[in-house]
Amino acid sequence: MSENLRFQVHLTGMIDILSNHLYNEKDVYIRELLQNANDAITARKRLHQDFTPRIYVSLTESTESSPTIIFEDNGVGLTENEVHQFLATIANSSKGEKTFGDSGTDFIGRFGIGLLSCFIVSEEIVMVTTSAKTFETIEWRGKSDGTYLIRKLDEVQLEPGTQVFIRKKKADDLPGDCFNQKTLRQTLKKYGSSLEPSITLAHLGVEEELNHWSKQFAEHTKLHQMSRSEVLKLGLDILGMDYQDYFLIENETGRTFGIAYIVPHTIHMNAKKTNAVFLNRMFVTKDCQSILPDWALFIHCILWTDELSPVASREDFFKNEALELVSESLGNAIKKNIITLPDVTLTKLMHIHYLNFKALASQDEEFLSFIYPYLPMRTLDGEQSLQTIFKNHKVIYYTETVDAFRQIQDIARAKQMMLVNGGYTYDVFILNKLENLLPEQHLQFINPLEMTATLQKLDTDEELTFSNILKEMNLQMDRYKVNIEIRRFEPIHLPTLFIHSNQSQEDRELERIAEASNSLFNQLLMSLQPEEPERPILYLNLSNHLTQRILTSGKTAEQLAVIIQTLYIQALLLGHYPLKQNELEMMNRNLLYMLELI
Ligand SMILES: Nc1ncnc2c1ncn2[C@@H]1O[C@H](COP(=O)(O)OP(=O)(O)OP(=O)(O)O)[C@@H](O)[C@H]1O
Repeated sequence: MSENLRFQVHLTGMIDILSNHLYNEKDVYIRELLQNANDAITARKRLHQDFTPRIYVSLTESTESSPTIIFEDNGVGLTENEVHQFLATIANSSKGEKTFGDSGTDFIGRFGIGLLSCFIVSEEIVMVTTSAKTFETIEWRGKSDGTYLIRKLDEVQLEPGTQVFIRKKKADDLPGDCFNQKTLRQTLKKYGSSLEPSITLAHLGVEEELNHWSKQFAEHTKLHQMSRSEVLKLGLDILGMDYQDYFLIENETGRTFGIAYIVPHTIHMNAKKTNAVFLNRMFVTKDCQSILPDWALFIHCILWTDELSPVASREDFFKNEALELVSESLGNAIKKNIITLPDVTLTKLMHIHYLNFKALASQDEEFLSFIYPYLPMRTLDGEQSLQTIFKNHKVIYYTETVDAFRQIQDIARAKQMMLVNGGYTYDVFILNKLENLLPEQHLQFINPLEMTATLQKLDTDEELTFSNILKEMNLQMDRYKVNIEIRRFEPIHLPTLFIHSNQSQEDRELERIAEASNSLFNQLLMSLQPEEPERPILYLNLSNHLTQRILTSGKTAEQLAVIIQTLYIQALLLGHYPLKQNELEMMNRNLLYMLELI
């Protein structure tokens, strides 16, 4: 025979889950109490009752008993039935829908578990509540062991509303202890700064209204009327940073809006985001990671929304489609605002956040086509904005890597070319995109090998004259896997030009790593190398005085080897290439040789 039995809830276990596993913030019970008070006021407003909403929090301390926090609101209150139904039944809420978003509800509570968080700091929750519907007053005492007492207070006639008493647990180190004026004040300000009802804190006979000024920002129209200094002050209060510039943003629905502050210092690309978000005017988090696109690291924002779904702890938001849409739409709003910033602000911004802007520009053509004039690039003449570069040069060449730039910078300068170093983060992507986007600007990618095509070849007589010596030098350098060639080029003070492709640079690196590895790994690495790897070329400049002397002074083969090897080592060092083992040995050998001559 089967019997229908009821689940039992083990309240102590529930409290453990709440305090140790659900909430990260240990002061969450203050948020839950604020939220309940606020929701009760919202519910009373729905009854169309005429009253001035207020939340009154007092902290009492005495030598005889533990400190107590009393949360008082003039909201809808609860009838006796509702007390049984909603207070004494876990996970039952009077606030309807369990999901945020389309329902457009203005309640903050949802799950019917928030009040339990008070048990993290208090053995007992006492609630005295007067219903706005029946005007009956009920006292409810819930204990952390899962029992509760309820009694009707017939003798008192109170205004509608609720008082919740929590008394500090006896514990040496209570997590999230707000039973002192300073922390309680801070916590109330943190969670309640945007809530509509006035929040007053009373302690030792002194009353202070905490949200009078800050709550104005949460109203769309008022936010637009706030002065610059006030908006900057809010940034300092909530995000803790002294910002200089900001703009107001909102998404397409207008249900998420707020302030986008421009971070006044450089931001690391992996930095954690700082975005404070309020849901239905209640503070949710200061570090919302997904509400703005990744590129928007240079923005810290304060946002108010009523269209996102919080996770159960209400310390973050569900990463769902709604959040993605909001993030994308806010991203567009940020871009639009940047575009309309005054030139001075934009230049200042670029100075600090050029990397973030480049990140965005490399992904987003629309943004790029607006922002490119302000982007700084490294050129032969130092750092310049693309605007200046385009203004002063008809044709602009750019390299793919820093290494390629280094290889050809001297000859490019001699030819008075405008050469941009595309080797820094995002630059080559941006320049590539601009090449297509702005055909009239004649942006051209150039690699070092192409550049060598412009070096002047020797005439037939010269070729004949130097063919033997060239052969000898190539023979000497064969084991270092580099070819020697003779050309004429500007600048004439340059004796050599060392050019190699990306492939030959990679092969070189592979060999160096193999040298430093154990023999098994070494073999493996070397097997990755092509059989006949592409060779770099060391060009000797026949227009250079030193090179001319070397080539015409009738040196012996041995002397010639020392000279050409030394020039090669010099080229490697000038190009910042680490030396391979055999090159290092060769350099030392040649130094000794020279020492002995002195
Ligand atoms: N100050 C109050 N005034 C009136 N009713 C209250 C008050 N505080 C709590 N309640 C009632 O107690 C119920 C349970 O509150 P609790 O905070 O546990 O959950 P909730 O606010 O409904 O949802 P959530 O868990 O999402 O916060 C509420 O649904 C509400 O009916």
